[in-house]
Amino acid sequence: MTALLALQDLSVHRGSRPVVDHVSLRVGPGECVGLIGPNGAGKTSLLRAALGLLAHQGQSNIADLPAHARARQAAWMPQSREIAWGIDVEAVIALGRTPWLPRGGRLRPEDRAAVDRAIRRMKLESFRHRPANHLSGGEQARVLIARALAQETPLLMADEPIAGLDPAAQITTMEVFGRIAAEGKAVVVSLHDLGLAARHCTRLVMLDRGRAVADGAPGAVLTPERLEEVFALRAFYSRSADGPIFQPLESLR
Ligand SMILES: Nc1ncnc2c1ncn2[C@@H]1O[C@H](COP(=O)(O)OP(=O)(O)OP(=O)(O)O)[C@@H](O)[C@H]1O
Repeated sequence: MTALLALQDLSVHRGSRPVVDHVSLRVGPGECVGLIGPNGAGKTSLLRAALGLLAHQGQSNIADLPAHARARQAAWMPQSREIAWGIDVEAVIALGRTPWLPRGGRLRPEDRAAVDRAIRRMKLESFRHRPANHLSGGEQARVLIARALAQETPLLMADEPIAGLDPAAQITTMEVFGRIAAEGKAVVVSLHDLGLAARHCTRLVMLDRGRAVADGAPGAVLTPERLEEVFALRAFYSRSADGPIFQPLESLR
């Protein structure tokens, strides 16, 4: 498999403690990978180390690239999503084109087309000319997802991108991720909503105390035993004509 993300024995230490512990992972075109795990499992640390934003041991093909090449290979949506500046939504999204712009930094027709595609995908047409800092938290999150989409990189990595979105926007966003994966790109996204992860990801990687303890199709990863052991959770999981249905039922903590 041609890997768009290739991690080999990636570890991150906080003090003497490993918070990412020898994780190896290859993600190829067509995959939408959900990174799941309880609070503190190491999801953010893994994503940031993979991108070269956090000191680590082991190998990441993205972290190894020079900064300019990295920005053309991987788009990143971090967990923090406040937009502080009163510039138009369209201008924020156009920042995603920065790695592709020629010297001088002017948007070319192909850059404007990429911005338009991202705006359409995230259904932001009516927000286009509004100051981004006047939008609600969930609306700002959608703008930042659109900025990452406008980058049109082979790999998209996002840290809890659907947190704080309303249910319809969560589904729209997961469908967008599924579609861009189906177009031959790769998506790696950390998620707390296991139901949406089960429905929309082609593959789940479960982290527990920094270690990847399961990796595979959602139905094979979300077993009752692992949910109990890793998430301290009892849940209902079933396949239906509408796809997999997952509902957390009881905390076992
Ligand atoms: N700056 C820091 N200094 C020390 N420890 C940290 C720091 N940032 C994170 N950690 C620790 O690293 C571990 C992994 O944190 P990380 O943010 O990667 O987890 P996560 O799976 O993304 O959690 P969440 O679901 O809560 O966002 C946690 O135990 C956390 O306390």
